[in-house]
Amino acid sequence: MIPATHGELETAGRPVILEITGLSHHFVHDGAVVPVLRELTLTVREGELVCLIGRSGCGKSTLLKIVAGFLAPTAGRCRLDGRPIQRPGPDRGVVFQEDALFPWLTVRENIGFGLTGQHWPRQQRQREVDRILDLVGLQDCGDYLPQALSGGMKQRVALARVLIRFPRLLLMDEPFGALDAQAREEMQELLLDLVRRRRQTILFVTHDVQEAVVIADRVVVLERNGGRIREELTIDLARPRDRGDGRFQACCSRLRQWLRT
Ligand SMILES: Nc1ncnc2c1ncn2[C@@H]1O[C@H](COP(=O)(O)OP(=O)(O)OP(=O)(O)O)[C@@H](O)[C@H]1O
Repeated sequence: MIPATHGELETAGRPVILEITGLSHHFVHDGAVVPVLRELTLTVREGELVCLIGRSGCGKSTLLKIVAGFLAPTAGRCRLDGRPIQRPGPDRGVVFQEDALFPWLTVRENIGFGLTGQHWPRQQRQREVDRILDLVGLQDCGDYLPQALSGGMKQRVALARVLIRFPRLLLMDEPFGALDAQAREEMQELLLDLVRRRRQTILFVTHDVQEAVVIADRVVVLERNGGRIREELTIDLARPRDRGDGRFQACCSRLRQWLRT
């Protein structure tokens, strides 16, 4: 049996931290207006991991950029903890598919860079970097340069650099898209561990239906062209989730069907 689309999850009673109301956005291309998002409404609760999926070009990254504060929407409201989002801020951490590490800095220095602008005593800063290195499983690699790391390790560093600031909301745009299957699964486990330990709230864009069903509390499917939410599916399955389980596969099938139509 497939779980209900609006099932009661552990996160159901928690406060809403992200509130998107009537959000619209268009780009202007060669003088023509190209609508991307149309009156989209979405809320995310504290500690919730929400996956956004949809066909290529449906506006997933645009939505994430608006929440990050990189892009001002054409219309609508976007609030974090009740405050309007107008620009990027330390309350949001963003991780992209490309790791964007500084190649000339060590792993430790790259992570410490996440604290730029915060005036921490040196020792406390080092302790914090060590703690985060431990959290992402890179305790033995602090002195490496990025060139000595695998793709999965680089993404761990990128994640650590953002986590060190304790963002209220973590925004991830296909962060594991370039990784091989094994590294991808390891990163998914790491992310779930984070949610469990830190109650981290995450808005996560992926193309991969299975990935969404493995990690998400709720999967939001965007319309193909309409710029609105097509459907939502609450993934009410115990973790760790078994990809071979019938209910897991039923969730994947339902999402794939929504993506097709
Ligand atoms: N800066 C821009 N200027 C003009 N058009 C843009 C710009 N950024 C995105 N677009 C257009 O907006 C639409 C949505 O793009 P977006 O990157 O948000 O989609 P997406 O769902 O994330 O796609 P993908 O899954 O392929 O990454 C696309 O048609 C894209 O060409």
